[in-house]
Amino acid sequence: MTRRIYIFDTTLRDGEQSPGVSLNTGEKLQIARQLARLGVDVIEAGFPVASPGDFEAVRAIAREVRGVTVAGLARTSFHDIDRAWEALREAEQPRIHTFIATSDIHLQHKLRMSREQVIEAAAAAVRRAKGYVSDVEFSAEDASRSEPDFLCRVLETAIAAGATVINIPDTVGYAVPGEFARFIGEIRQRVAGMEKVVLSVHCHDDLGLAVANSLAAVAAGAGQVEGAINGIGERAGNVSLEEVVMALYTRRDQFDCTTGVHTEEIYRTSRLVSNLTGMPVQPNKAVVGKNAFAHEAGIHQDGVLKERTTYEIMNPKMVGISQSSLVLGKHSGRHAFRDRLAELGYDLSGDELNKAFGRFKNLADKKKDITDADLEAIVEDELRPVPVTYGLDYLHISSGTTVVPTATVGLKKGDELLEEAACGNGPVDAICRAVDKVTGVPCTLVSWGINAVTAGKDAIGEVTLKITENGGKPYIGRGISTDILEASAKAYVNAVNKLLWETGRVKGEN
Ligand SMILES: CC(=O)SCCNC(=O)CCNC(=O)[C@H](O)C(C)(C)COP(=O)(O)OP(=O)(O)OC[C@H]1O[C@@H](n2cnc3c(N)ncnc32)[C@H](O)[C@@H]1OP(=O)(O)O
Ligand SMILES: CC(C)C(=O)C(=O)O
Repeated sequence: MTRRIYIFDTTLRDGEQSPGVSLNTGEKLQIARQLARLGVDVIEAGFPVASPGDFEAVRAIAREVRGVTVAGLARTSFHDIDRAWEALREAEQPRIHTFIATSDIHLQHKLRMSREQVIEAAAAAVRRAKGYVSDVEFSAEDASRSEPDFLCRVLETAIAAGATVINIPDTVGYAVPGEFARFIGEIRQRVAGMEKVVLSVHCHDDLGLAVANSLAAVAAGAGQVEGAINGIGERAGNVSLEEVVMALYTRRDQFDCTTGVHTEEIYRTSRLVSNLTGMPVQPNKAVVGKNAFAHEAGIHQDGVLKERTTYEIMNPKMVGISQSSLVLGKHSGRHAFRDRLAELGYDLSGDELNKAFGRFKNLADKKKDITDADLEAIVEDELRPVPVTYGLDYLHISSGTTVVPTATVGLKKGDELLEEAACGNGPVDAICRAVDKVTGVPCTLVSWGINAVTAGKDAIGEVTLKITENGGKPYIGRGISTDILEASAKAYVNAVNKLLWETGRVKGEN
């Protein structure tokens, strides 16, 4: 029978423990509302005893966010548990989550407690929490490095004291999947009362195995997975919840499990968490990375154009990304190139396509981002060559914070040098006006953009701009220089030459 796996989100507690991350109450509330929309089962809103700010955030989330369990973390000390309850008391479904470490390393060096003391502390903590709320989770911190007999005794004690959820953390990301699955299986078999409670896992990613370990645990019978959006958290982070959810869905043939997550909300949640925590998502991150549904290689692009599932195991729409993207670069092929040109309104085939494709490959060897403007320019320049009516001979600019920007341009028309000067709102505007005076064609600059073609302080800048005459057809111009004003002047003159040619104002073969 298909099992329902509970998703416990700890983005606001363990996730916030990422070095450098600190969220205020307003930001935590925004994330909590989105997590509720995402459909997680539990939101661990914070560690109320940690600070007044954390307490307030847990209280605000407990008060406002409905339809989801809100949990607060507490050590086994009664003060922690009492504070957690104070923060959670207005929650619709409150859960107190109490924990204590069970590995010998932690007992000896950190807690400085004997095993018997840990058992007593666990039992007392669960009973204290139970006095406030029916839903109590107990975690055996560093469980995966704990001696199994002792761990089983602690867990049995917590269940006997009233815990409803038993969590097995791989606190330091030490476990490996096969071993972790056997460990979970053993706990299920050996711990009295385990069948009455939810068995949970909480995996960290120190060896990059958090997803594999969480899935192995689910296969071995775990019923709750704890993790964070984008996999944020202590050190290398928690398991990435979106990866677990999509793996369970995509490979349901293997797991036969469902979750309550509305997967179309995944991407939005990931963006929100990244923006508010300031932790960028790596481009090649599974499920939510910028490249997760992008294809650059020609053979892949050809496959995806013919049938998306050749290279995509998930539909991007399922995670809230509108569509996959074909990124044009040096590894792309003719199919993707032609497809993109068709989207831009150019229908090329045969010789025309081959010529334009050759130009594109040359450009892609030099430039890492090929934009639509690059493609338009390739088609326009290469396939519909335009005579150079005017060429930039020289440019002089006077600009600054205390002078009116003024440009003097010298344009060559055949052997003739034509010179004009003009003032403008800025140096680019002054250049355009001076060129207009020379050509006698007043144009409007519709858009202007610059791209660095090479890196460093002396980078070559490439200006791409669009002009129109009286709001008519737009013409694209491009110019390259280490000086962006010179690049602008070249681009503007290039666009004017196109306009003059296409409107029949210069003689020659069109
Ligand atoms: C694996 C995890 O992610 S666990 C959660 C980790 N998260 C955090 O620590 C973030 C919030 N923490 C904090 O703000 C602070 O550490 C506080 C408020 C909890 C405690 O601060 P302080 O009282 O100054 O103690 P400090 O953090 O220096 O040391 C922790 C103390 O808690 C004890 N402790 C640790 N875990 C537990 C536990 N589960 N139950 C009881 N005591 C514990 C330690 O042994 C140590 O006790 P000691 O002071 O007697 O040596
Ligand atoms: C408190 C527990 C669940 C924890 O965060 C861990 O062990 O990593």
